[in-house]
Amino acid sequence: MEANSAGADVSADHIIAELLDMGFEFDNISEAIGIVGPCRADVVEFMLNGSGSEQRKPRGGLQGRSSDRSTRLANPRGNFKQSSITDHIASTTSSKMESRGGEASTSYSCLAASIGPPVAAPICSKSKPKPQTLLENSRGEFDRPDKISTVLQKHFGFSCVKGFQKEALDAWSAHKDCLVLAATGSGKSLCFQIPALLTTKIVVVISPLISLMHDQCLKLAKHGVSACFLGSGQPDNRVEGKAMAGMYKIVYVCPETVLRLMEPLKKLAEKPGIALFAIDEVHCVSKWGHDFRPDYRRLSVLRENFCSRKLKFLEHDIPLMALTATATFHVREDILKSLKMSEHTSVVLTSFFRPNLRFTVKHSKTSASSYGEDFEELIGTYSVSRNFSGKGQKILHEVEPESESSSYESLDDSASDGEDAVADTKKAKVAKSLAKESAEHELDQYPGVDDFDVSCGEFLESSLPESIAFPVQSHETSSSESLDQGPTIVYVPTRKGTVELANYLCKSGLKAAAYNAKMPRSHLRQVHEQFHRNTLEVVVATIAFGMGIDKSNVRRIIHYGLPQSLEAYYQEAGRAGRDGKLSDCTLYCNFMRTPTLLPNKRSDEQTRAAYRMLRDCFHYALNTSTCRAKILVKYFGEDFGPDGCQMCDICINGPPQMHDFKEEAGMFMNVLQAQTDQATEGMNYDSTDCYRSGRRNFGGVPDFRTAVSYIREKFPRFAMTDKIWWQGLARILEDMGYIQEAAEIPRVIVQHPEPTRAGLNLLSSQPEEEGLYAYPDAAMLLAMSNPRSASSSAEWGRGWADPEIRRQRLAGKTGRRKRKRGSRKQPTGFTTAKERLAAILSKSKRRRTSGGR
Ligand SMILES: Nc1ncnc2c1ncn2[C@@H]1O[C@H](COP(=O)(O)OP(=O)(O)OP(=O)(O)O)[C@@H](O)[C@H]1O
Ligand SMILES: [Mg+2]
Repeated sequence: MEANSAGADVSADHIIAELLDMGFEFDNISEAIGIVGPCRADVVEFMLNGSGSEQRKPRGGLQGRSSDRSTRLANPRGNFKQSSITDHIASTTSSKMESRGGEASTSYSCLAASIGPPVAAPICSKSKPKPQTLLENSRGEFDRPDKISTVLQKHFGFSCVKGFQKEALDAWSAHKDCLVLAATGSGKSLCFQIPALLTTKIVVVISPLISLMHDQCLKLAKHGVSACFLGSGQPDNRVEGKAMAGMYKIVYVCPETVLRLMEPLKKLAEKPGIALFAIDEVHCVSKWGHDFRPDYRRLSVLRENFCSRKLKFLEHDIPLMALTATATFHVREDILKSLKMSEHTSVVLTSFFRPNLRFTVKHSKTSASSYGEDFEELIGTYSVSRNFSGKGQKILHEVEPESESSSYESLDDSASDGEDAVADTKKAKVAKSLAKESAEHELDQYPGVDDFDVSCGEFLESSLPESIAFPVQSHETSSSESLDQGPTIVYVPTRKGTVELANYLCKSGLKAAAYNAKMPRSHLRQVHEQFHRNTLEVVVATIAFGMGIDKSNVRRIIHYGLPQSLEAYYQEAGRAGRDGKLSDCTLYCNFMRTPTLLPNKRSDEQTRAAYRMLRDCFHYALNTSTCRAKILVKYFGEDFGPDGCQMCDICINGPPQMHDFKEEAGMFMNVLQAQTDQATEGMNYDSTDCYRSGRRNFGGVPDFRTAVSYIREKFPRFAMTDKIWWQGLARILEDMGYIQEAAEIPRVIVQHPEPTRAGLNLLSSQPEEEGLYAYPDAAMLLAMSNPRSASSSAEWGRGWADPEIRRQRLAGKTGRRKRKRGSRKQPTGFTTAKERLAAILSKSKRRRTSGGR
């Protein structure tokens, strides 16, 4: 698309707007248009030189001018929709002031920075034969630092850039690669959006999720910046061509697509030029991060290809800017290496601390049976705030997720409701899914880039109304009615969970909606849009509704179930309080249940890393003594200092009483040591199943279960001490360096603990020597308050006497054990809960008599 045709096609309004932005007077522009017509180049020529271009042509060609670099840059976009003039007039005052007094005609960079779309104004071609962008002019500093403020003020309404944003911009202007590590909500996007407004070149942003790209494009459109996204989620196949012709200032693209578009991008790099490749959410590069995406790793082609060594027309390598809020030190190193970033890469590192987030962890079964207790407060909060009438809300999800047949939970839900017919149908479905014995398709572990489609593919500056015309359900409140309280996002691990909980909340009178990657796209769009318009109180989502979501007033993030890593947790918690106001991040976790790794293809090394991340997250939840914020930022390598945040549950409630664990620790480690040495004399448990299986499987390697069973059997005072308690002790001893995991792949809970040298020294120390003081963790405290908890096989059997436990188990909310049982149930032909109960009871009885546990 060439300049003249564009110039002839665009509206006079737009030309007026642009030129006003540049600082020309309205009267002069109108007069020039009246004389030379609505062609920007000619209008400018006329105003500067008092005449129109002699070479002015009707639409269709710039060929005659193609050798002139400045005119080649004149309008690389061709014809595109333009914004309303009033938007521009309203926002031009400051730039007008600056450009007056001749600056407009002498400073190309100033002009380039002033205009909205990626147009290299040809007006300076006479005064400056070689047009220069800010980037080209810079020597590590901007020629016009105030230009950034102007652009910032004009497009985003902010008065100044933050320190880290300036550092990133400095690196970019010095043509350097840059890794930006800054907290969620700190404003990383501006680091790569501003360059698009300071130069005539295009910024290409690589982003992992369509929903995220979509969100950012919409925002940019509202801020008067043209942007588009490319990828399989892009419904309009013309957008890609237009983007590669330089018609959008910012091009968002998913990694798969960027790899496909290498050749067009090289052309784009030549004309009109690529200012920057930004790789957002760059932790996705790392195998050791929480959200590894293999295609991100292949983005090293950007550094390899877009350098002056390969592309002779480039004066400098095109800078890479990689950004994330959640990268540990290990992940950072992996990013730099995997992307082959320059050895002179600037690392811009700011604090990960979010001072307005209040972290809390609570124990919960995190099942339907605990909704009532856990969400009472939330329901109350919204009900009070809008004078709750007691009426239930219409449920916002019309379609069940596609994966409902995969859930074993649905069987027991319906059974407990007594709806036999429905139950039978569901049982049949469940039987099928149980045979697979996998919840994989229930989980939004790695939402693909296609998780979210949008109907609107291109985003032109200010061309969209405030709210986008997505279908709106009749029951919703008007968009002007904002919530008294900001919205809440509840993260649940399974898709089914999103629907169940959203249902529950709707029935309780809240405006809630479920969101997961398997729901119809129209629904997802609607939820997204209503969430942004404050017409939803609660979104119950899987991780599909996570990274990058930027809504300022989210007041609560609730995790209903343990995330897979602290990175994921902090990333999702980071959706809260982006306006800087106090916000709550509450994690509900079942302390009594060992969290499991979601199924995925992993190498041994990745499995090891995944378990480590899950374990760190579980330890965070069980922590009773260290400020939550401190743990979180320390996880990312930041020293928090001696004081806590003074807001989290730990800072507020204080730690529990310390306990001297020396005796228990000594006993435990002695048994472990005896196992290690295979010194079984005197231990007298050769005949037990568990010991035999331990020896068979681990050949003398200590086994946690066996050791605990032995202690409980041999020492009456520990007979009722729950296995959960001993796991807590093992955690303490591991943390202190007295035991270590002997298994090749350590799990979340220590399985084969062996004493370390320090542990052996402890064993040989005298009893009267200093005690082993530590804080019991949350699981230990719970186990102490409830010594009969259902945590061992024997207790599992006993647990059936408890009506609440029985109800839950029959309702199918008992997790791993239930799942396994269910999967074996099919061939045995049990059809009723009673039969299953009988089988379980007789099995646990057999176990008790044979295993002595
Ligand atoms: N200089 C600034 N002054 C004031 N507000 C700013 C500034 N820069 C960015 N913001 C605001 O901060 C909010 C968060 O920005 P952004 O979405 O870029 O965060 P982020 O760092 O990318 O977070 P995440 O890691 O969660 O994606 C935005 O609403 C943005 O308008
Ligand atoms: Mg972001």
